[in-house]
Amino acid sequence: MELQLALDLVNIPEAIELVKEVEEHIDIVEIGTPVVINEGLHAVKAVKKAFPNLKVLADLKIMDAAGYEVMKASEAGADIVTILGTAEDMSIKGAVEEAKKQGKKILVDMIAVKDLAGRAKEVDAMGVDYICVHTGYDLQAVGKNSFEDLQTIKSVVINAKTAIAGGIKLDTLPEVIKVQPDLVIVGGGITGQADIKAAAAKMQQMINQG
Ligand SMILES: O=C([C@H](O)CO)[C@H](O)[C@H](O)COP(=O)(O)O
Repeated sequence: MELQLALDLVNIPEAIELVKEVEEHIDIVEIGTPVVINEGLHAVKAVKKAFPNLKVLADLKIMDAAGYEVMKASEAGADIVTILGTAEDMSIKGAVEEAKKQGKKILVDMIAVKDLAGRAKEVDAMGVDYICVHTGYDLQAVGKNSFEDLQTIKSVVINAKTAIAGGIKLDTLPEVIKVQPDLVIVGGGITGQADIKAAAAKMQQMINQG
């Protein structure tokens, strides 16, 4: 199981400062969608340059023009790029094809997918690298989470790695670990804590104990 730190509400210098604090406790650093909107792919480039040993995920949540956007994110240094599960099959296949060409990985974000099991089987067959259940900020605000959804994809996904994101905190991490996803994505559960380093270290320890 790997731990990904999601950075959503920071600028580039703040992102670099944050990662410096927790570098040894995470496997992947995510440049979140709001950061890409504010800073562009420069944020991916800057973080990859500052932390060449960490994998960087560009959370582009691609919906169209997938091959082109995967190419641009790859050129900026992203190791993993996200596309939405609700995108057209042709877009997802285009993303996979370009990622393979660039030696990169594709994570499919299943946010807002209605037939989760059915779509997970379909995208799994398209050769994506990760399938991620995700409760976004707007549904977190009304008390939703993705713990059951994780069990759903774990029961149907054969080839891809499974991942979970959305509001995971120290107290809910054990519930996630029980289902054994390959990747746990945490934003506010680390960045919103008074002691960021301690939160990341504790999460890493819990994940390693599995
Ligand atoms: O993808 C995300 C969200 O849509 C905003 O871009 C977050 O990175 C993801 O939800 C993880 O962050 P937390 O929910 O704060 O753990």
